[in-house]
Amino acid sequence: MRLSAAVAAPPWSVDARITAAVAHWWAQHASTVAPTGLDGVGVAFSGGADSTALLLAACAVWPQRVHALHVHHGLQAAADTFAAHAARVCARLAVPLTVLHVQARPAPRQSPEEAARRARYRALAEAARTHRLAAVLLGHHAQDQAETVWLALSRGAGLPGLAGMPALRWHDGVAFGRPLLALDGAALRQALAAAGVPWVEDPSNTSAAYTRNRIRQRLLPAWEATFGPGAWAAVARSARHAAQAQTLLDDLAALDLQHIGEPPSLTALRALSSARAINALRHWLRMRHGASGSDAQWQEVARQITAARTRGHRIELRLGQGTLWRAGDYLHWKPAAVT
Ligand SMILES: Nc1ncnc2c1ncn2[C@@H]1O[C@H](COP(=O)(O)OP(=O)(O)OP(=O)(O)O)[C@@H](O)[C@H]1O
Repeated sequence: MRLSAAVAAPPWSVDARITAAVAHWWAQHASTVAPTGLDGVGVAFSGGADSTALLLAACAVWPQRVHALHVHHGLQAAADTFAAHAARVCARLAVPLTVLHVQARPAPRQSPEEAARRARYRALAEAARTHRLAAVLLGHHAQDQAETVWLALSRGAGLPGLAGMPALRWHDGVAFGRPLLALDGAALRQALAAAGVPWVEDPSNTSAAYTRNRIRQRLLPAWEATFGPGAWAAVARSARHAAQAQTLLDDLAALDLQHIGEPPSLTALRALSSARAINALRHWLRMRHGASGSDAQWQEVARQITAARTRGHRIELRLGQGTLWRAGDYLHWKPAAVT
């Protein structure tokens, strides 16, 4: 007797470590992501090795509930080939696939890759809402995390940057998860190759025009040559420590804001150390307005808070994508007018 496609055994076996990582992520985040239970879960499936491993593991953890989402960027000539590959894999797995067509136009001072990334998240979030998916999972692994930390170091980033990519983040009201962050990317590929699972290689992943690729091609091997094989794992661990410290700073900011009030009071801010006041204001700006400022701008804000002891001291500063200004004892922020 032939089995129908819907109940046939999966065509490829999945490495138990990958399935365990997905199940572990779910155990940690289920109560936040889907407190009333799960109808479906999305996998952002590029057709590359990492998201292929993720897709197989997700199908093992949530049989019949996985929905693959493929973003067709239209940027590369190969985009049609990637989408066709994604469709073939999903057909063999009997997983529904939605292909999202995205044409990202960079804003002024925005790189094409950043524009594509933002457009990708927007499209994935919209698809998750349409298909009632509790979360969208992404295939980033530990080397990707190490690259992110090195990129942050190259910009002189603070703790939020050094914390790398979070295992869970919300975009446009949709949960995005990264269950593979602690796994070795090379081991993911080996597991796929051993199981005979096909994937596509994105040629832009090897172009030296992108900083991230140069990190992967030059810094990562140099790091291993200096500190030993697998030493990048320590960088990913540091990111976890930084993320924990950042959580504490966010908790402190939330507590401080209860005293400082909203809009924030200058008198209450001055009662705190300068670092603690700026920590609270950063948190307020991010949570209330979705904005962030540069290091130099925050230093200026700190100076102005100290200087604003008299009622007549005017504050009107550029901060992030808007203006921070004073009215009486309070600080307000408004976004710059779009021209
Ligand atoms: N075109 C796409 N469609 C859907 N998801 C994508 C796409 N590109 C990237 N992603 C998601 O973002 C994650 C990280 O992106 P990145 O650019 O590092 O991946 P990639 O090298 O193209 O593919 P992979 O990570 O699967 O090997 C992917 O693992 C995947 O989950």
